[in-house]
Amino acid sequence: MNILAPVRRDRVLAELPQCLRKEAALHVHKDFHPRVTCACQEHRTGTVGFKISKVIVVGDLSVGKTCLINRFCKDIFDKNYKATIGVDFEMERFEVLGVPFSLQLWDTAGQERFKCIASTYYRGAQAIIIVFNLNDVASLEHTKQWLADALKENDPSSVLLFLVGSKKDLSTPAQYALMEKDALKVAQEMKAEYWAVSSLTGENVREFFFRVAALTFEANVLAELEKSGARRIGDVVRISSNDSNLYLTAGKKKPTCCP
Ligand SMILES: Nc1nc2c(ncn2[C@@H]2O[C@H](COP(=O)(O)OP(=O)(O)OP(=O)(O)O)[C@@H](O)[C@H]2O)c(=O)[nH]1
Ligand SMILES: [Mg+2]
Repeated sequence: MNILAPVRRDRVLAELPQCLRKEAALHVHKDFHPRVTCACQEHRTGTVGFKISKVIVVGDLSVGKTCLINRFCKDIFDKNYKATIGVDFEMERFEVLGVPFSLQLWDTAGQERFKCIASTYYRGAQAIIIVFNLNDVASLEHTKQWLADALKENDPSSVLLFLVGSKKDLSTPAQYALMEKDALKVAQEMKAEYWAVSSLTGENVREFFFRVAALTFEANVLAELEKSGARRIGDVVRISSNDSNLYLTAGKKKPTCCP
């Protein structure tokens, strides 16, 4: 018996949402990995539909982590700053290629005095979202430290990384272009996917979280297929920090399970 409420109609993903910038993307394929599409069509996604994937959101104080989550989950924006104390979380349910998929979004505190409590919740993340303020270069510089701290508690070879510039509405196009150059460099060094958003206007917020949901789902299904011995059909899937390309064999071999 499914005791969970049905997935909202606007949380249904039938296609792979695209990256923002090809220069800093986890991958640039237009569609889901063929093995993932196939497994979903044939209802061979194992436990993925019952799992809840943990996503942590980290970054300096006041960069807009809470506002980003609130814009996506509740479609609200508060212009007054209320520091997050420790951690908070929201659940978001999606349906990806017909399979239910849930994300647990952990909103952590950026303030130094709460960092210690917040970091105890870093463990077990499948995706890490590192937020910086597009109008504050110091917050971009600090993202490397946030990532290092989050990776201490997680497996760098399997976690998906996203670098998100916030408050896009506050920069002029010229300012934004300058900041984006630096941010793309940092994202490439981290092997993270780059996004720029505004929680005030909502720009790119939905697109970003859909991309997080889709890529996390895809990685989960591929891991599940590997675990269940799908290797025998002749494909090899490698997921590692040095090689975030989940499509290693996609071009070489046609999936044997689909016509
Ligand atoms: N103009 C603008 N302001 C924003 C945006 N996002 C957040 N803010 C403002 O920035 C301030 C901080 O936002 P929060 O979301 O609370 O920041 P936080 O990163 O959660 O801060 P901590 O919880 O202390 O780590 C608030 O006053 C927000 O209204 C945005 O996209 N545009
Ligand atoms: Mg907060």
